[in-house]
Amino acid sequence: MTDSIAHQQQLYVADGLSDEEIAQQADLYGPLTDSVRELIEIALLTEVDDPEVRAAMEHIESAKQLLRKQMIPGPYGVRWGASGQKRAWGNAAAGLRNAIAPPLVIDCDPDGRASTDFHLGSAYEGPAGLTHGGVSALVLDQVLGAAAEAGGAPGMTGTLTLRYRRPTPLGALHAEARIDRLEGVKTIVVGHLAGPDGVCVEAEGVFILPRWVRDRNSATVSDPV
Ligand SMILES: CCCCCCCCCCCC(=O)SCCNC(=O)CCNC(=O)[C@H](O)C(C)(C)COP(=O)(O)OP(=O)(O)OC[C@H]1O[C@@H](n2cnc3c(N)ncnc32)[C@H](O)[C@@H]1OP(=O)(O)O
Repeated sequence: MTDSIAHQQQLYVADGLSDEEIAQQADLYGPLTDSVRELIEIALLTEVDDPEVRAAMEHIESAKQLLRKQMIPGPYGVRWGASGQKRAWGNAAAGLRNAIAPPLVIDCDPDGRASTDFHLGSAYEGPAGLTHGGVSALVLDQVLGAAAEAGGAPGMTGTLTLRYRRPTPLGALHAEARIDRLEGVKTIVVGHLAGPDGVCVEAEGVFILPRWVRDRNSATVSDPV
């Protein structure tokens, strides 16, 4: 096993937290994340003058010092509580603790479908007034991956193919995906991102459960103990 696979495995953690403890953490850290996300937008658009900018920076420095007192030593990873509730709170697209995430709140259906209505503000701009193409890819990667997982055929993105059909505005957007077919260990998912005028980006993704997970799963199934 390579060091990088061993490192990945260590970041999938069953930490045994109760649903109540998870809810308490969500209530505490969720609003912090929302506040930081709002700060990103304000920092981008503010036009106040030198004294206000310097005063704001001092406040931000104080907040950083407070929050730094106790920290997770690395990436958040993916965690499961005692009831099996999954927390991918560091996820760049949907993580409850990640201020960079829009965040996406994705509705999943066990028949292999996923959809989300979300809002992209000024921080996601690419062309003037429009969504950055890489951000569209981020959203679609996550929603297509969620559809694969919801349908019981999860995986890492092997290939993601996008067709940008019309410019994607900022603001209120919708994305959806469904499993198209299974080909051995590959799950092929199709989907799109749409704005008020219709579909902006079409996507097809090939999701593959990594070999180390497949090996572990088959070892577990064949192990009589
Ligand atoms: C843990 C759950 C998470 C669940 C996560 C749920 C949330 C998902 C949303 C976020 C998704 C991401 O951002 S994921 C991050 C971005 N993606 C990555 O970093 C992936 C990096 N690449 C890899 O780790 C690897 O290359 C894999 C896992 C993609 C494939 O490696 P492997 O598992 O060793 O594959 P291997 O046995 O050689 O091949 C199996 C079959 O797949 C085909 N194949 C191999 N690579 C590719 C490829 N890139 N694109 C297409 N097809 C491919 C082979 O031809 C073969 O087909 P055949 O002969 O069987 O026909």
